[in-house]
Amino acid sequence: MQKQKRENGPHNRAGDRMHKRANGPNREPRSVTKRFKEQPGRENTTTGTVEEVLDIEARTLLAKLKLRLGETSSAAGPGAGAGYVERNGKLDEQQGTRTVVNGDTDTHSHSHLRDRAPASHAEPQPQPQTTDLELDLEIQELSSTGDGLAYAPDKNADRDLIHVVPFAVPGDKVTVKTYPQKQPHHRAWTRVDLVKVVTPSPKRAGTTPQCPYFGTCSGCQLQMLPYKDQLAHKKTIVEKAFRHFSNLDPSLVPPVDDTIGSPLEYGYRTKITPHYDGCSRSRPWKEGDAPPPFGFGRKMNQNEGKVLDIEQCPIATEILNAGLKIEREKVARTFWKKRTGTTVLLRESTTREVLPSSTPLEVQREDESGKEAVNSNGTTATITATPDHEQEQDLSSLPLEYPGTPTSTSSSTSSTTTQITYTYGPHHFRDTKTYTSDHHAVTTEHIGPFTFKTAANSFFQNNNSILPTFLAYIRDNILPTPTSTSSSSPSSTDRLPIKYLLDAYCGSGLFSVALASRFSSVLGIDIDEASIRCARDNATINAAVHKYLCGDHSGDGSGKGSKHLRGAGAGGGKDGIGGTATSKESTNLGFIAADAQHIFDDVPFPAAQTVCIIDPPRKGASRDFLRQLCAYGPRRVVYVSCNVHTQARDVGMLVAGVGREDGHSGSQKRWRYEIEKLGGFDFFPQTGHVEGVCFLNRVED
Ligand SMILES: C[S@@+](CC[C@H](N)C(=O)[O-])C[C@H]1O[C@@H](n2cnc3c(N)ncnc32)[C@H](O)[C@@H]1O
Repeated sequence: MQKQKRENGPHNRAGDRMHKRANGPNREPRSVTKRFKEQPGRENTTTGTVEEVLDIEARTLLAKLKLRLGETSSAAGPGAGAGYVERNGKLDEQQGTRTVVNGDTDTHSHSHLRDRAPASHAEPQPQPQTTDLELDLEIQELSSTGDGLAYAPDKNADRDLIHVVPFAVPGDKVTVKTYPQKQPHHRAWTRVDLVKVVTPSPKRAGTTPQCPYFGTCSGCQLQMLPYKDQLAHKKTIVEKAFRHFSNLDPSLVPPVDDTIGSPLEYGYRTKITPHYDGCSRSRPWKEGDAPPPFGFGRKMNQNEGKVLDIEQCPIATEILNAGLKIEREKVARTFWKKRTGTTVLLRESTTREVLPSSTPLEVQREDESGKEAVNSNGTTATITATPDHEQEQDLSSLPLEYPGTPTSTSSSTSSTTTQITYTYGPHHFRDTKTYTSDHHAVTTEHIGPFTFKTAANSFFQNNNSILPTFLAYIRDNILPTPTSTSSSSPSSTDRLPIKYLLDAYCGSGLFSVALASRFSSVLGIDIDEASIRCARDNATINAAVHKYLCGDHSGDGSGKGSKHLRGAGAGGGKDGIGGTATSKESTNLGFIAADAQHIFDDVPFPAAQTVCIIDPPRKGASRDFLRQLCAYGPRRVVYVSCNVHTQARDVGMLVAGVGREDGHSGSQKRWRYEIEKLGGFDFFPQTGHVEGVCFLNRVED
């Protein structure tokens, strides 16, 4: 974290340089308003769908290839290696390439495209799709959707087409198969199934996918890539999202920070939702029938929508995999009673106990209780330390950091329940993990000293291992530094200390609760009532932690909290900003169950002293929400998102000061925003997803 801060912030030197370059040292800033007014009808309507992302990336790649081929038209260009072959194994008259039905190509001609530059992609004409062909392609790029992109001419038309190849990376030479699909004919891309990797790319070297279903299951896209390359790829996803979907001049977007990785690359998912199909109308199931496949969607597009039977999911936590076995057995017993498809929820829940530090943790060989434990050295043992009940409750002194590998593990499983207990030596606490499949249950997660209750079927972040790093990062950057006062129109009110936090789309209060000790007052809003009930509970449950973080250590008298206080900047504040936190109970947190835009109906905080966190669902924030945000103008905005494409759209609107065109009274101020810092977190290793985090400061419009 510290390293990240030094390299990228908080002063965001690169961002400052960028603004200076764009605006010149003494010139007025380039007018964002004007730029947007000059482009009437360019309201950004992206919805961040996979189709939109593939559209723009396919067109961009075609344009790039055209340029490259134009330069080296007779050399072995990127199209070299691409060739059409027919499914029945006959020689393709155009290419002299032969392929047998099972995909084992025995000869490959690589000559076809060498002398051919791609046709113009500017106005692709509607063309019939050619299906059921096998092609040999070379992957050019990895798309933001986690698919390989390869190029080949459209057999039936004088144009070129990008082929979207799952489970392939740049440099792979692959055999793919086309298949019938519903798609607009003007598309610059088409999906194909991967038949086989003929020559693997060097990018795969040293990495073996850990899942036997990888290549068939739709859950993961990147298991074939080393983790550091996954992180590098995710940085490009953020870069491309802001290039293609923000409508912003590139000079207004700072260089994207490196993606921050997850401590756990596998075994991190704390929620999974396997599915099984219902019976057909004509043939209802009866007792004794074989159970249907139970698992996740198949990726291979020929089979899109079909369920792949999954026994283990290596990206899910150990307890969820134990639960999956139990749920699979339940499904096998009861599926025949169901008439419709069913999705089963499996969500992890943790009970944390602090072990008395005075009592050394004892481990013994397995005893009669049968609770088997495996020590880090692989021996079997049973944990016998008895927690002192008073200390057991005192979680507030635990540091906000990922506890790492447990020193011992024990588990017990019956046909109906399962639990795993992990003991962490350095901090002397233990976590007992269970899972629930009850949508109405309340589950518990611990992040350092914080405890969060969540309605099992409501939102909570799915990768607990990255949350300590993530929360520390948000905490360390939540307040602007003196130099992050915007480069243009600095307002005198922007030098007032920030005291208030608005948490829009707050869920069960992750940010509100974890950051409350930095603010005088916090107000969260979420449309899900169950989440808001949990947020209120979480405020109370964590009151002792806030007391501790705010410097009231009367409970232990040890002063141990100084570590947190230094990290959180609470009490003294950072660079004269903030510093308002005093010892307080949970009373500085309030929550509203309503649509996010209602937070602006009657905001109780002065905008100049308020930071607003936005963390909407994948579709992003509504235009109405963003318009009201610009009218209110909180001093700083932190935008967190699991869909960087809608995030880029929304940030673009904030930078443009959305809503100015709607008209407002002359005396009413309006605000737009400047991006200070932008980067990604890898909440979902092995998949194509990245969590975007963007910090913005207001500028008077
Ligand atoms: C990505 S989650 C973020 C939750 C929380 N910030 C966290 O990190 O745990 C998005 C949240 O937005 C909520 N939500 C969806 N649409 C909403 C709306 N129109 N107004 C308010 N909340 C909404 C969902 O209930 C969900 O809790």
